[in-house]
Amino acid sequence: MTPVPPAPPHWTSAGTYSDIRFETSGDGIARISINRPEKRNAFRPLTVQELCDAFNRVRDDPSIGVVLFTGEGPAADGVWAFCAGGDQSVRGDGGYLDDSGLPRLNVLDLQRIIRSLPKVVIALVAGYAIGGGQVLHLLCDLSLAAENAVFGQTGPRVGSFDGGFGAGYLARVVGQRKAREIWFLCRRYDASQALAMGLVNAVVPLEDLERQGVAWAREVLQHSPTAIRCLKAAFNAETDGLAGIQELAGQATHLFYRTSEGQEGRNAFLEKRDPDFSEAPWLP
Ligand SMILES: CC(C)(COP(=O)(O)OP(=O)(O)OC[C@H]1O[C@@H](n2cnc3c(N)ncnc32)[C@H](O)[C@@H]1OP(=O)(O)O)[C@@H](O)C(=O)NCCC(=O)NCCSC(=O)c1cc(O)c2ccccc2c1O
Repeated sequence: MTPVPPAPPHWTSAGTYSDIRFETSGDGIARISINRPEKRNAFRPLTVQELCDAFNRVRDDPSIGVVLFTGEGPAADGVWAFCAGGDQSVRGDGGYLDDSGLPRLNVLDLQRIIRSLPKVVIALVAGYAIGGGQVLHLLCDLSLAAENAVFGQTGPRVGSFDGGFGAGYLARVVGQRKAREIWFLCRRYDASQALAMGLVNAVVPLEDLERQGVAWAREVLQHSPTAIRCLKAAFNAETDGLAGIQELAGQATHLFYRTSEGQEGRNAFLEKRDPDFSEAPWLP
């Protein structure tokens, strides 16, 4: 286990939102949290819209390399939650209703944003990670669970299911047998069970959760940003079909643009001459 750093980080607010908090540490870490503890941090369309905005801002900030994704808590009754999934009180007949009454499943957009973010996302799970909340935790690159964490699916009980990452990627992580058990039986799993099935990376005392997250983030931040972003794309490419290959290929193009060979093609076009690639070797 990573030693607990002596001092907690000083978080600075990085934006004003209704349903979430977005903060930065000043040394490469962002903290994004769902702030609806009275609803066990269930998400409504506005929550998801705000999360997408914060994650997109992280994407565009070259000073940030790691995101800690968590839920605010505890609620007034002392109960913790990472996220209890979609807010059933705004679920209409065709999706979760936004303020204008439009039915949405915009958490699927958020899933893709987290998945393709070229930075490391670490879930910090205290309390419940249920339904769509369990899927959000699954989509993070790393997951640390507090000892009070509880994971599970409820879709078949509440008339829903996530047949995308929620089923297919879950099976990649915990295996087909366990994934089918999780979805078909709708049981709950504690932190030690989650660790045993490979759903989380480590279990820590609740009071240490954030500081451990920061410690893990700082370890990541010591390493090469380019190697990390290419590795994340490579892991995704193995599971995400053409969308995953597109991400990995995008990283290759990004690197190619930084070579004199790539720049010669651009320069020749702009200078209205034939390109000269004679300096570029045909390497083995
Ligand atoms: C999470 C719980 C197990 C916690 O139980 P506990 O007993 O501690 O607390 P309460 O049940 O009393 O809840 C306290 C308070 O919070 C409200 N609340 C909790 N969860 C939700 C929720 N999901 N939506 C709305 N409100 C919620 C609860 O009503 C209480 O408020 P009061 O005012 O009544 O006091 C337990 O709460 C629980 O089981 N919650 C429901 C979990 C669930 O079924 N989630 C939805 C699964 S479906 C889903 O998430 C989903 C979303 C998507 O966007 C998808 C998109 C695409 C495909 C699939 C999707 C999908 O499946």
